[in-house]
Amino acid sequence: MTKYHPYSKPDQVEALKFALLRRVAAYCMWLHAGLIGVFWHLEVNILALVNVGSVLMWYAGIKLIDASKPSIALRVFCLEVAIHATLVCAYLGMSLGFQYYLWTVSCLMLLDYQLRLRNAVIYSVVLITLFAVLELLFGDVAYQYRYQQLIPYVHFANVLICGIPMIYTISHIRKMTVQQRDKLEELAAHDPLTQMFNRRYARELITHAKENCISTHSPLCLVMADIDHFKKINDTFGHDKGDQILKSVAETIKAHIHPADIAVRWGGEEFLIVLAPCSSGEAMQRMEKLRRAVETTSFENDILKVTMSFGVANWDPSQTFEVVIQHADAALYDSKHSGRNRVTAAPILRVSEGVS
Ligand SMILES: Nc1nc2c(ncn2[C@@H]2O[C@H](COP(=O)(O)OP(=O)(O)OP(=O)(O)O)[C@@H](O)[C@H]2O)c(=O)[nH]1
Repeated sequence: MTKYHPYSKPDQVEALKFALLRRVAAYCMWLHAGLIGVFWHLEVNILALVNVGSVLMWYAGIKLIDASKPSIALRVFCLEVAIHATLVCAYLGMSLGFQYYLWTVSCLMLLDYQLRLRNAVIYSVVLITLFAVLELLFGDVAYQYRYQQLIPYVHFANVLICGIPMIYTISHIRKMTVQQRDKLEELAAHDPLTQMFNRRYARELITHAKENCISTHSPLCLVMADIDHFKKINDTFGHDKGDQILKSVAETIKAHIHPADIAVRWGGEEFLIVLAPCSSGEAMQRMEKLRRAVETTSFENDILKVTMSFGVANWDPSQTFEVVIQHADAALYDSKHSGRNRVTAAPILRVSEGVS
């Protein structure tokens, strides 16, 4: 069951998870190989034989992971743990703590995203139920072999060996999940070309900026800015150069705004800038400075000159966002029709004429 295109790369968290699983499986295989000798020495030959089977199952699981079948491998490991825990508890009792491995694999089952959640939960519940059943069935079985004095230490070691892989795996998955969440948030909020906020995400920020300015009785201004004759730039220098210019202009805008301001790629070569808090007079001055910075940026060894037109509107708290955008758009339209490369204020404000 894949949500992705067949050619898409495997999910990063999945890849990491199965690399970890392979490493843990290799440790387990060697651990069981060691247990063959231990049980042989204790003269519990049946368990020595069981461990030969365990080694084969862990080896088969590793091969399944290598063959890109990690989900089946995980099920083989769970089966091995269930059989091993049951037989060890039946022959040696519960005091050694081999039953705790059921907890570890029941948690790992939940991390197999290729299993439907319902099935993963069922497998996990079965494993935990087996743990409870072992307690009921073999709670009274006493360990009767050599080295009885070592029982508390074996128990102690088993608790650690069961717990540490859980902590290790879950902490890694958590780290990867947080990284992926941050990346997704970044992608959802930004325009990929300019890394400015995109239109959808900016609406939320702008609403908060307006609320903040209302509560602090601060002025708020909204600016529509558009690159002049951008079609001609694309037609003359190519679309890739056009993209580079868009990026460069976006960087210039970002360098001219304050941390609380909001810069948005509003459309193709159109930008929205919310200056909050900012009076209309200050907004005019700051946009004039930005206009000059864009105009003086050098492109293609000065063969290419890029300019921008601006429309500045003061946002009266009684106005909706749509209304103030219309005012800024109308001012931008005036800038374009007065010769471009200038900053124009929406009605009530004065016009700052730039050098055309
Ligand atoms: N390179 C590039 N071009 C884009 C992008 N988005 C929109 N455009 C182009 O931007 C141009 C906008 O052209 P117009 O709306 O006619 O505006 P203009 O040529 O800038 O003219 P004025 O705004 O009147 O000065 C179109 O040719 C679009 O194809 C983009 O992401 N990259």
